[in-house]
Amino acid sequence: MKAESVTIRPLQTFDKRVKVLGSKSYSNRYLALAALSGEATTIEGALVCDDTQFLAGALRAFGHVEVEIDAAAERITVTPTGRPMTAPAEEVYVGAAGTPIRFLIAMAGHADGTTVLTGTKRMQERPMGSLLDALPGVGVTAEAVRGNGSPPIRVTGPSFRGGSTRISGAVSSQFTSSLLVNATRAEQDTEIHLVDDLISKPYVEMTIAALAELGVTVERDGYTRFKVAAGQKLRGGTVAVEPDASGMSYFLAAAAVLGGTVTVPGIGRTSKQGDVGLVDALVRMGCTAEVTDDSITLTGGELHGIDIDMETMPDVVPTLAVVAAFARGTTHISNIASLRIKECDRIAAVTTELRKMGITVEEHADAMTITGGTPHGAVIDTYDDHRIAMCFAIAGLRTEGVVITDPGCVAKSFPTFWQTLDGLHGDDTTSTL
Ligand SMILES: O=C(O)C1=C[C@@H](OP(=O)(O)O)[C@@H](O)[C@H](O)C1
Ligand SMILES: C=C(OP(=O)(O)O)C(=O)O
Repeated sequence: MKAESVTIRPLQTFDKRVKVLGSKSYSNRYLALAALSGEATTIEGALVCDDTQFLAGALRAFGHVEVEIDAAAERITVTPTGRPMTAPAEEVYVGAAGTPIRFLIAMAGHADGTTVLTGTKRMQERPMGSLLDALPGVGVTAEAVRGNGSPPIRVTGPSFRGGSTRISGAVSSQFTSSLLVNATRAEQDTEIHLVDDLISKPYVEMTIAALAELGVTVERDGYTRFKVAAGQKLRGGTVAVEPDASGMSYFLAAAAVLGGTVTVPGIGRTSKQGDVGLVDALVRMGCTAEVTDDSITLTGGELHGIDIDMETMPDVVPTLAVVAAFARGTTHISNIASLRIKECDRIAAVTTELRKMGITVEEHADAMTITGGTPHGAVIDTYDDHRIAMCFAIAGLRTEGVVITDPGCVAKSFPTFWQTLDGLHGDDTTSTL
């Protein structure tokens, strides 16, 4: 039976190494690229979670690849079947997996026939319009079945020939990443012109890095034009995924609010994941950090509020907001309009739940102002949003009586989260799975 809630056990402090599962963003990218390359590919350190499993299921449904998942070994293997890439007869359901559906909409333009992609109720509200508007430029016919810019989305292929297109980057970077990823299989050069400012830029850098790792170069003018020249061949082989910086954020926050120390191995200075930027934010709030080439150590300190633009790291905003609730003074988080269109409206959710804990929060259209204090226990609603569950669990390490409802929702990106959190208790120095 699924647990309806968990009560978080408070903890005095801790000093541990914590193993964080692989990056969701890199796992999604390598899975998609492996399916597009048609080359046998092994992804080591892969994140096996709801989102990557939905993506794997969709890729299998196209018939041209087999995807094997070994969760214990954190390995995903993609092998060509020799069959053509064909539109699945049945609707493809991808749950709440936002990045995967955005990659798959353009990818369906490479499959023969008509593909319909859909997901949860929330997914049926998430915007796809900027991608649908850009796809005709590269040859693809795609439309929202209900004409509202959201899933279900119907795509007819094979139609992704490449060419030149214009796209908005203002709502999500995933649309631009999707075109870049899928341009690797186009017959013609693909040129992507941004008509406005791109948000969440580090994710596009991760896309370009993943393409480069598999042998495809992207030409570019900053963030205004990207070009994938045709005739470059994606290679297969073995790729390695580093730990997930968004998943790491909860354990950094735990050290911050408890005055403890956490070391996360396998990720460091050279990471392109924008969410590593949380380390600097926490240092500005009073923590100390040591970042090496392949590890991040953070120690909590006397916390105080800061002013911070978090446009480049939207997924760790809820984490920072929870830390801010324990800091002296006010924290102003700006430039975060995209949080309203994630798994839930995260500005509204964080505001509501922090207020339940007795914290003063001002909610703005694209910002939040949090005045730190002494939060008290509360039953936290999680809105089917893994990040709301995980960040409020951290509040419960410091505050007695925090109850997290629907704890199973963490499976979207971090299925072992509760075991890893439990590992912070106890005397051993390593919190593993
Ligand atoms: O490309 C990616 O892997 C992601 C991009 C970000 O979305 P936006 O570009 O919509 O901000 C992020 O929130 C999401 O969790 C993962
Ligand atoms: C926003 C997220 O994911 P996605 O957009 O891929 O659903 C997330 O994991 O926080």
